[in-house]
Amino acid sequence: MRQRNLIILIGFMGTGKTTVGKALADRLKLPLTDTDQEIERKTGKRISELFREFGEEGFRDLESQVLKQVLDGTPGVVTTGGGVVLRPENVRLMKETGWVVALHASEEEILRRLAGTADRPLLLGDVRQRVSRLLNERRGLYDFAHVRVDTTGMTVAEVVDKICRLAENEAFKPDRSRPS
Ligand SMILES: Nc1ncnc2c1ncn2[C@@H]1O[C@H](COP(=O)(O)OP(=O)(O)OP(=O)(O)O)[C@@H](O)[C@H]1O
Ligand SMILES: O=C(O)C1=C[C@@H](O)[C@@H](O)[C@H](O)C1
Ligand SMILES: [Mg+2]
Repeated sequence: MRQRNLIILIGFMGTGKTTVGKALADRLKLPLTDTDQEIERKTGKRISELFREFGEEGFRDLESQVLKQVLDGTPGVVTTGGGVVLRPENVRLMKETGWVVALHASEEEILRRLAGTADRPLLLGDVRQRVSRLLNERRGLYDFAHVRVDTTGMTVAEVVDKICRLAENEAFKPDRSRPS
């Protein structure tokens, strides 16, 4: 059953899921879990090490396992890795369990935000080329979300305000996860 006070943030790398999620959880006084951080905590390894050791598919297996454990219906804010939408089983689970918010940003803004940040193994090499290719490959994969927020040109606080306003509105809508 879908929980309105379980907020799941999805989006491409650099759209601000981890940063916004933390500020949102602070504002709403809800517990926060970031799936990337949870994977690192559980394995004791950095994301880049996991990619090196087990390959992308091995990392995706861990990500799906952790997502299932985290989405147990407990209220909170859950922030995900940018590639969590690649597996249909994850998409189904997120849609059924929580209120899913997709963060977006323009390609240029993503590149600005990701400049100099470490531990994103899929962006090794020519970052501009990698981002452009991945954005193309993932086009439409974030569209299953209940709401979409374009964060381009917005501060973290403005994004949090916007999500809170959308959440208030959401509380008055019928639960779309239940058959009518
Ligand atoms: N609205 C914003 N305005 C300006 N900078 C931002 C904003 N949101 C995030 N940032 C900055 O962009 C960088 C990437 O943000 P963050 O790590 O939260 O992205 P993410 O969506 O969690 O990425 P990933 O999928 O790789 O985990 C950070 O340095 C963060 O401070
Ligand atoms: O978009 C992606 O595929 C990824 C995003 C990050 O959050 C990490 O989960 C990892 O670097 C892979
Ligand atoms: Mg993150």
